[in-house]
Amino acid sequence: MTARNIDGKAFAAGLRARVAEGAAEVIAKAGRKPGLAVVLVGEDPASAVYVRSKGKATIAAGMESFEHRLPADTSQETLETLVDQLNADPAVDGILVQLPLPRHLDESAIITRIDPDKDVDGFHPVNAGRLATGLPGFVPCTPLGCLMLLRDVHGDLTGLDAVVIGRSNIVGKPMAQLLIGDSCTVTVAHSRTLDLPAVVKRADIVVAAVGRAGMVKPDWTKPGATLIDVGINRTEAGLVGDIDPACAEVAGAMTPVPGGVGPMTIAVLLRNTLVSAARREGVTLSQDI
Ligand SMILES: NC(=O)C1=CN([C@@H]2O[C@H](COP(=O)(O)OP(=O)(O)OC[C@H]3O[C@@H](n4cnc5c(N)ncnc54)[C@H](OP(=O)(O)O)[C@@H]3O)[C@@H](O)[C@H]2O)C=CC1
Ligand SMILES: Nc1nc(=O)c2c([nH]1)NC[C@@H]1CN(c3ccc(C(=O)N[C@@H](CCC(=O)O)C(=O)O)cc3)C=[N+]21
Repeated sequence: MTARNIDGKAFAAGLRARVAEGAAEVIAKAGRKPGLAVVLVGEDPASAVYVRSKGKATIAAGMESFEHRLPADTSQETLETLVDQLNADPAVDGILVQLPLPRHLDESAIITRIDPDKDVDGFHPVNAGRLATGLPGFVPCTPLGCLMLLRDVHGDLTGLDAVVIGRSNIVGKPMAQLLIGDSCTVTVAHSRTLDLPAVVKRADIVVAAVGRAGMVKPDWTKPGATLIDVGINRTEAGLVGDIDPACAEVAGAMTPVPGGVGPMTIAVLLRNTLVSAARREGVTLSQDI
């Protein structure tokens, strides 16, 4: 059996097209474009590439992109002042501070400083709490993108056995919350999990968010399972995920890397920015996205 390829890139293109339609509605009713501010501290090349592609996608969706590039030795105070300015700027609907920040900066203090209602990354503790308690708020882009792909594959996720590998605040934990919300039976595995292969083997749905190239093996995979690969690992063989491509022999459906979850992350970021702009301007969008 060869797994169906879950084409995140194509799904993301459709989502971006719907975001562009929504952005046009905001422009028509509020007289301004939705705006996304992206803050990059330092020169990490991977982050710079990501920020550039985000800026391009923002503009292509008919939204305003505000890019702030700060030197690697920027002080905590300077960065906090910039966040305060973006919080107060009526043209800014979404604020994203690219992570990781240089080591001398207090990441948690910066994230907490962002207005939760402009926190389109969904990283603020208020938004984590809203997600955990079922209140409306911003959901982190990567897990929400994964959920959209899973709903597209399965329709209803009720009762499915889901294993999330990784327990970070930005991927693993919010992914688990979303799957609970869709009535999966959820297990969260991490570096201290005993017998990970046996845990994974039970799962109808596996979301791998670890950062270890090809870690999930074919003999860990339940026949017909859906595998979602969040991992981004730069190796000599190029960009690879956390799931061994040979799992396609056993799985029912699987996301590729690249072209799977990564493009969804950016499309959902634009979606969250549009939702923020519509809320802030009191515009009701004609379609749910
Ligand atoms: N495609 C996209 O859009 C995005 C991709 N990513 C990628 O996803 C991956 C994960 O990102 P992120 O959550 O930020 O990473 P973190 O490093 O914050 O978390 C990694 C998690 O993996 C767990 N882990 C580490 N080693 C093992 C192991 N041997 N067995 C089981 N679990 C293990 C860790 O466990 P413990 O907690 O015990 O240490 C931790 O919970 C990375 O490759 C990252 O680049 C991230 C964001 C967006
Ligand atoms: N505040 C913040 N928010 C984030 O959402 C955030 C962040 N910081 N820091 C870094 C991680 C990582 N991340 C990715 C987004 C898109 C791709 C992506 O588009 N990947 C393409 C490949 C791109 C390539 O070739 O390098 C793909 O998988 O097809 C990857 C990774 C968002 N992150």
